Amino acid sequence: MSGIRFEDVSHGYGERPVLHEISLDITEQRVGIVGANGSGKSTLARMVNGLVTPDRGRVSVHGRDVAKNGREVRRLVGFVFTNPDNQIVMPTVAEDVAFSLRRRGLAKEEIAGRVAAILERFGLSGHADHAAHRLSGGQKQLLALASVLIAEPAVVVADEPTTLLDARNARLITDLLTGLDQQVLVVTHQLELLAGFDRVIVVEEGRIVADDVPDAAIRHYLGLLA
Ligand SMILES: Nc1ncnc2c1ncn2[C@@H]1O[C@H](COP(=O)(O)OP(=O)(O)OP(=O)(O)O)[C@@H](O)[C@H]1O
Repeated sequence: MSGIRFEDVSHGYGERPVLHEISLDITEQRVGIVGANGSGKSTLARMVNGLVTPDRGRVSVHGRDVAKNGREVRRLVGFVFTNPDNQIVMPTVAEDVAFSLRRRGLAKEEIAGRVAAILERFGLSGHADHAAHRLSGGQKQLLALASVLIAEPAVVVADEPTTLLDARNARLITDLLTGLDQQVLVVTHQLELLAGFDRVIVVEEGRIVADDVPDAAIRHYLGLLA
């Protein structure tokens, strides 16, 4: 079974309910989630790889229950955080990209080949031995995405991946995300990012209030903000 499924999912933090009985079947390749600040988008996205476990209901990826098969699901789902500093774990760019492969016990030569290829694809070859934390914000965001993609996840979830970026780097990340072979789920406030997407889900106060092709869903969302 492919795709991401939410079955009657509710969640709150402390006494405060944040998501209410969400049911979704996400099988399209490129799906956006939009909504006002605090509407519950990040909470929803974080459930896909088990960063948040729902109080009620069930989330599954490719038929695997996220709460029960966490390790397996984290292999299937790569998560790109808003702030790449939260994601950089190794001192140099090449080491950071190689990290997930080392943990999987791949041979050194195999890792080196894959790292070189992905750094080339992301325009980071010249930075391979540079300190990861010294990269610019845009380069860090590229590094974060490269470090996720090198593990070849089936699904990429990105939570506001362009928020910290200038227009040029935002375009670069947008083009990269739009061109991926993987299923992509993106939470964003940058609505132009969603132009080539297949489906956009609008969240309002913890409920799905629109779920449609981008034009129609975004029109609905803008209507809510007006
Ligand atoms: N770890 C947490 N502990 C307590 N409350 C939280 C936590 N994470 C989120 N919240 C609250 O839950 C609500 C939904 O937050 P969430 O981050 O899912 O919204 P969002 O739609 O992604 O918002 P934004 O667009 O501002 O990023 C907010 O009111 C937020 O303050």
